Amino acid sequence: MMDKDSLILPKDFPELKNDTFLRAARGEEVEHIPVWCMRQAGRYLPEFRESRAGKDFFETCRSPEACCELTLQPLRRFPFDASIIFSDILVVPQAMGMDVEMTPGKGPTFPEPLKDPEDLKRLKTKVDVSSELGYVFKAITLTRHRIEGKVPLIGFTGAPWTLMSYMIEGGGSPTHSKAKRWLYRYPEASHKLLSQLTDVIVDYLLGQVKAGAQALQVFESHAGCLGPVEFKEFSLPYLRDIARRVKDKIKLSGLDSVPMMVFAKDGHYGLEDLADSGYEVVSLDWTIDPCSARLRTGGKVSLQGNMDPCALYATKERISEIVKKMLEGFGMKGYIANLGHGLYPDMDPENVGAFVEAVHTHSRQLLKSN
Ligand SMILES: Cc1c2[nH]c(c1CCC(=O)O)Cc1[nH]c(c(CCC(=O)O)c1C)Cc1[nH]c(c(CCC(=O)O)c1C)Cc1[nH]c(c(C)c1CCC(=O)O)C2
Repeated sequence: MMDKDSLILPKDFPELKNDTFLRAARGEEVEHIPVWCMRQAGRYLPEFRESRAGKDFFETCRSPEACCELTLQPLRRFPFDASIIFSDILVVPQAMGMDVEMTPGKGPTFPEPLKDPEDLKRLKTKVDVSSELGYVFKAITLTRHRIEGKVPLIGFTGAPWTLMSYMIEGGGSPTHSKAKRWLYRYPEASHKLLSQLTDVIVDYLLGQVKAGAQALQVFESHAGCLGPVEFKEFSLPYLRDIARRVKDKIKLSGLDSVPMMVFAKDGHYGLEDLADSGYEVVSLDWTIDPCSARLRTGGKVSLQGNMDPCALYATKERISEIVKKMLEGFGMKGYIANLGHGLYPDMDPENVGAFVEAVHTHSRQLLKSN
């Protein structure tokens, strides 16, 4: 019998029963197209709102029990083929010494954002991820046990540029002009900050794999405000470095390799480069056509995405049609169905169910007729 203590050790995990997502990530044969949703643990679920009610967001993130419960909630409702650990990308700036609050109705807020390169002194130079972010590792380990091998568990991080922009903007921003000011005005300090973030991220992702994460996604959510030139200088090299160093360290530690996925939202100008950056899967937002994404990535990677989340406001019949077209566009090899960004709080859980079912049903039919 499992006692409470054995649930926190990253070993003797239950055997994986559904590896469809992992096979698709590696470009292998599948019986149906796997599907999950970004923000599948989120406010569109009444049980999520109830669990989160009255609790501080980052307090919740620091509770392995709460993270585990929130991660499992969507799996009780829908036959998703993967789960993603409940946490947030902003735990990394916190680990580096910055305060971050989640203001209801406003989103993440940094009371003291970085203003100029002098402020880099405020950041910890060495971050011990097991003491600063050990709570995420515990949440992953606990969830791997409690998920009972139903589906794989994805770990994640924000990418260096996206985290840098939050640390300078102090929150969301329509233009990211304060953070971009650094790129143009202080390129050296920008690279210094991006390298510092990269070092923490590499250790953080390795720690997640050691704790039991079976795949990793790197969120470059703010790729869209960069152009191709800035992307090549301030985002891509760090994304590449992360993939290479994490893979090297996984190998050196004797761990099994895990597929790595990169999501550069609105970064379609960089698609060819992303397909060549050391990740197994490139995740796409909805502004790119599935066929052209395939052509431009030339079979080098698996693709993931990319239904407009707002299509979930359509009727179930319409959702089914949209899904069918999307599956035909991407094809049945090396493809993971997802939305092009996270679910919104006002979305109807029933339509999320319709999306998942449409992916499974249409893909089984398409695979049969192939
Ligand atoms: C940019 C970013 C953040 N966080 C994240 C990103 C990258 C993905 C993306 O581009 O959306 C990543 C993230 N955040 C969360 C997850 C959990 C796993 C999942 O996807 O189900 C993941 C993968 C939980 C969360 N993170 C957050 C919520 C909602 C707030 C809550 O539960 O109280 C959830 C479920 C809060 C958050 N955290 C952040 C924002 C912009 C917000 C939204 C603020 C708001 O809408 O009020 C920063």
